[in-house]
Amino acid sequence: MFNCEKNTTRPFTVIVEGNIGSGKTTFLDYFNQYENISVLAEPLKMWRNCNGHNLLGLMYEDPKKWSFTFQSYVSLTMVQHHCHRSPHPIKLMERSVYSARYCFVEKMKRDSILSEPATAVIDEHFQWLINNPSTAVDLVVYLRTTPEVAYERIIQRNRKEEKTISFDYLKELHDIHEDWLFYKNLHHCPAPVIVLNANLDKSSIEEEYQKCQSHILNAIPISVQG
Ligand SMILES: Nc1ncnc2c1ncn2[C@@H]1O[C@H](COP(=O)(O)OP(=O)(O)O)[C@@H](O)[C@H]1O
Ligand SMILES: Nc1nc2c(ncn2[C@H]2C[C@H](O)[C@@H](COP(=O)(O)O)O2)c(=O)[nH]1
Repeated sequence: MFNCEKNTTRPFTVIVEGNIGSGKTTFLDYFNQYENISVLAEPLKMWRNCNGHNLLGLMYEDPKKWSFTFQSYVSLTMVQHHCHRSPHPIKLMERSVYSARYCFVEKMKRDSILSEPATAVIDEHFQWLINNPSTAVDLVVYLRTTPEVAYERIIQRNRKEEKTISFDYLKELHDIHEDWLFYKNLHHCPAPVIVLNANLDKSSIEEEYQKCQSHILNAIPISVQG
């Protein structure tokens, strides 16, 4: 049985989910101030430089050709975060193996970007992963925005790879996040969900972050069955 947990306890694990540009990295930066929390931001640097290849850029340039390659690497890097042996009692992760499959692969399937054999491989891999204790999570924080707000922030952030992201793409990704984490009528939720209004601008968003602060800061490590 694959299990990267060696200790009798594991950190209380929180995954931070939300559309592209919803403010996940900014949310994690806010909680980075607390010493008892391990914060694992999305491994964007790895996605932009896998042995010299910018897989994120390739995926956006030619989704049909590179989505499976990119998704395979996203999965590896996310499992590494799920397995990260945190020295702290609480672990905050930006995204997870769950949103990779339930949101992005879901979108690729709807757009017929992935072939059926590729989808079959991704699904078998994903089912194997979520049946292992290493991918257990204890809380989901959903940063809920409108697609318009997320789109505006992506434009402001101005990442070179993301210049091809259309509003329609973002709108459908928004709807998928909503069905998964708000209406809960799409895929399994791996843990209880706290929804935050991430439309708020930076002058008032910290007050919104504080709505989940006690759930996170007062959490205790989870005992792991031997
Ligand atoms: N509450 C907010 N109000 C205004 N701009 C924000 C807010 N949160 C994040 N941003 C900005 O929006 C962009 C996307 O934020 P980021 O945290 O990178 O989102 P994500 O990690 O979800 O893609 C960044 O330029 C960031 O500075
Ligand atoms: N095709 C996929 N793209 C993904 C996945 N996870 C993240 N991403 C993209 C979306 C953004 O362009 C970038 C960083 O995400 P942010 O939401 O932090 O801006 O990476 C995925 O699983 N598949």
